[in-house]
Amino acid sequence: MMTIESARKDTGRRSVRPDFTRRSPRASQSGARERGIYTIRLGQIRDVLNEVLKWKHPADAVLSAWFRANKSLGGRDRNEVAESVFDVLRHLRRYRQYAESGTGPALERLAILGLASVVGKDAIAGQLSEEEKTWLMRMDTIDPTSLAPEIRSSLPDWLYEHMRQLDQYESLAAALNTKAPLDLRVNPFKTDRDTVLTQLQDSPVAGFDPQPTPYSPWGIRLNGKPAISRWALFENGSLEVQDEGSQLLALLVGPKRTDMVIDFCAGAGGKTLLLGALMRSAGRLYAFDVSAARLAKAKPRIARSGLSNVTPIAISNENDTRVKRLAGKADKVLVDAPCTGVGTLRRNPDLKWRQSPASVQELTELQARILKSAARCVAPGGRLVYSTCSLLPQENEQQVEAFLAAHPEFTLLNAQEVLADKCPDLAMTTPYLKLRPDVHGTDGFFAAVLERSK
Ligand SMILES: C[S@@+](CC[C@H](N)C(=O)[O-])C[C@H]1O[C@@H](n2cnc3c(N)ncnc32)[C@H](O)[C@@H]1O
Repeated sequence: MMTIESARKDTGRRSVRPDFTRRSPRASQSGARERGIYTIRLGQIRDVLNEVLKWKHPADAVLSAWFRANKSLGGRDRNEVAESVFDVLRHLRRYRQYAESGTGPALERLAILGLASVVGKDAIAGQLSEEEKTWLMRMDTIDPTSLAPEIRSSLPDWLYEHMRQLDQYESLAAALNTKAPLDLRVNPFKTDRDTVLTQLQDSPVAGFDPQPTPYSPWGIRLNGKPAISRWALFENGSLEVQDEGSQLLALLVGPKRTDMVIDFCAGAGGKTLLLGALMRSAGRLYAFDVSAARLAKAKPRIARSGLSNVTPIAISNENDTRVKRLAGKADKVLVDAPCTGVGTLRRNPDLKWRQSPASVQELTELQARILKSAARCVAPGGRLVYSTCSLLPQENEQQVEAFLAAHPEFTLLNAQEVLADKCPDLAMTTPYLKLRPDVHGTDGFFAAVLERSK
């Protein structure tokens, strides 16, 4: 489902909105039961998939447009459509192979597999044709371990080639193909986690089993996805949606009240908000981004959070004169770089189909340029944090190693030591922070902490 987080890994490219001029049939309207609620649901899923699989727009943007065009649909309708579409995107390569073995339109078979995984095959069987039912039951008997690994994990060949080189690739790939929980972050400028947890446990949200996240001191994990945008705690800026891994990045930056800090790729402000709160709304925090539209989305969030120390600035590119004016002045700089986002496949499964070797190349070049420019802003003795939500070494370690080779004035700090006070249980085997869904329960994240010599 849509979350504020879902725009995070966007690479900066934008396209016009998808357009649904024809409204889809409603499953909740009277008479739907007789016509078969899942027959109608399959039509809705096909409608959305038909648009998503053109790969012109991110899946969450297509779903949002479809929801707008079908405003009268209830929560259950929306949830089943969205979950089914995301399930198909997660398992697309495997499902396409299954679809080949049936007759009729492949899109119909993809929709059947997606809906069956969300509501159960037995629930929809009665509303399928005999041929479809037999096919679905046959597909259900296939042992996924009998499939080639790239089909089983539903990865495009180029991405499989990268991923299979990573440690414990199988468990990583399996975790990336599951649904992510909903992580919330308490705003430490307004409240604290225990207070919010007590409030949540005494409310209807208790049904979603709110629990403290294991590593971040501000994280709360929900089992399920309630619509939180109308909650008082969200409206008054006490809570935000943010993956636990993202929360830890602010700890690596470690801003102080008196610091001048730059969030170089601030986007819609996810990390800016926590940095500003850790500075107790004091000091100066510049939020740069090349996308004015994304920075505009940060503004109401900054207002809700009660921060008055943030200055959003839309820059034309990483070498903008406003960047150059800050040369050598910042105590802390965060580069949350545009990346492939393959660490966030649990939330954005379409990314694996929308990225390509060419986009990896384009992004790594952009990351290197941004890192070089952002580094110029760091004051002697200051800190530079480079992060991505990617798992690919080209965007991560290799990027940092190339930077360090060209910038001997920076040294690499040990991320685990930087986090030791707040996250004593987080063990890393390298100087980097590397988070994975199968090991840490977070999205895939990478971060390096660099310090400029005095
Ligand atoms: C991973 S997202 C940042 C997400 C954000 N930090 C958050 O926590 O919500 C990367 C951002 O980099 C921005 N970007 C792309 N090229 C850039 C550049 N040359 N200079 C600065 N920002 C850039 C994109 O517009 C995008 O918002």
